[in-house]
Amino acid sequence: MFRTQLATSRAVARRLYSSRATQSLFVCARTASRQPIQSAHSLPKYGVRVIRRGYAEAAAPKFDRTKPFMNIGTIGHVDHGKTTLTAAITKVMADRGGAQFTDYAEIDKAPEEKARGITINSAHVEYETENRHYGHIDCPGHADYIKNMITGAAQMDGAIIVVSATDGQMPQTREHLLLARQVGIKKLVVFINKVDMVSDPEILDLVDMEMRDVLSHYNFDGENTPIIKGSALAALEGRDKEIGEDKIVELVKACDEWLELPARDLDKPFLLPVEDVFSISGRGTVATGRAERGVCNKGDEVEIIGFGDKIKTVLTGVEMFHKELDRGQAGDNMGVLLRGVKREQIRRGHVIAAPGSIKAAKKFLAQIYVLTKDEGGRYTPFMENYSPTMFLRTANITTRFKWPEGTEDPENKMIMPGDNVELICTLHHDVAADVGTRFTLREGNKTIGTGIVTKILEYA
Ligand SMILES: Nc1nc2c(ncn2[C@@H]2O[C@H](COP(=O)(O)OP(=O)(O)OP(=O)(O)O)[C@@H](O)[C@H]2O)c(=O)[nH]1
Ligand SMILES: [Mg+2]
Repeated sequence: MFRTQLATSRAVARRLYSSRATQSLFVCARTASRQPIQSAHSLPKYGVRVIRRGYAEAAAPKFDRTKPFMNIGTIGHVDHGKTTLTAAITKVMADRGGAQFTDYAEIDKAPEEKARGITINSAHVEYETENRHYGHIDCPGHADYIKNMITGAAQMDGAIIVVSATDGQMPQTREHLLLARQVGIKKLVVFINKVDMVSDPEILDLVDMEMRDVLSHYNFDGENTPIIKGSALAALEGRDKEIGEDKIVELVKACDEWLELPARDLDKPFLLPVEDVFSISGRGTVATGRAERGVCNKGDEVEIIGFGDKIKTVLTGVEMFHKELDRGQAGDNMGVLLRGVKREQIRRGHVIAAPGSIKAAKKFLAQIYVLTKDEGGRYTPFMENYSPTMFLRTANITTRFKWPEGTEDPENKMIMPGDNVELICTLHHDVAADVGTRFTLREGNKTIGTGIVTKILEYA
């Protein structure tokens, strides 16, 4: 006879089994099955750690690093089917043993998302192909939530741009391409969705041609980028295999073959831009994000930098997709457990970095390109003292521009859309930045420019 208890550890309630034979308590972290674990030999397999005879602690299963890990995601105009496609990929890959199916309602799970039928927060899922392990971020398409899209895209090494066959490319298709370029995504795969709603093949060819044009316009390889035409909904609903499941398989294959694994900066000091923060009862505060560079080990000392803070702490745990890691590294989409840090002390826009490796800046010189109206930018020029929002890593900060010293008649000098200028940026609050750090500038719901830090003028 076995006693069963419920443990409330992390996302799934894990069952505790007590075996009379061994008088030990085991926690089954991987299987939620009712099969009791009878011998200590089966422990590692089940991801179980015995701390004391009679007691056990849920140990997250170890993260498997045998396949190269890559962050990708879905971007594109509102309602074109990014979330449906994300759910469909997990479904098709789950059927092949490479994922856990995450349904549409689990991705767009916030009440407001459900009520409005749109994505607001970006969501993370994972799946494996034969060659790779993907972390996948489903981004919102709605213009009002571009902020969340940028934070999501900033974590991607490659992306799937979804475009509806019924609409063709739309404003956020173009804006997302521009932002993807800006955050450093070099290659994309295109999924022309909703082909079930279009009976004329010429329309599909037109959308295909149009997409190749816009890709080239934003400096992607328009000619060779794989374009897959299918129906995410058909795949999700398990019907019309030739435009559903088959096309998902083709899409994932195109990702494997076309998207390149980025070189990871493993030798540099560790840096993790904080994307989100959670409080896990009984464990403490967890910050998540994609490590930009370096490696981190459990027990490492780190600093939390930005917003006037420099908090010293220790990483007491590193996890990826609820699996424990011995070491996290650049490119990993990870969660780190921070010793003695309260939920209110850390937020999106902070960075967690190796001590002394980066400082927070309040003022810097930057080279800025101001977008033209055709690129979705401003219609009119602006002067110094203009104050847009700067998106730098996961931070967004109000910024004021000034001409550098020695500029002639700075008060009357205009900055035109299409200009490439060097300006002084004074930030409303400090942010971790180095020479070479890239950023995007936005005003209201428009991206108006992109830039790169060229000289730090004032540290916090
Ligand atoms: N007919 C048809 N409808 C689809 C297909 N894919 C998605 N849809 C529908 O299109 C609507 C929008 O789909 P979503 O997946 O929420 O779109 P999204 O791009 O994630 O939208 P946002 O995240 O809000 O930008 C939903 O009603 C879907 O059921 C498809 O292949 N065929
Ligand atoms: Mg969505």
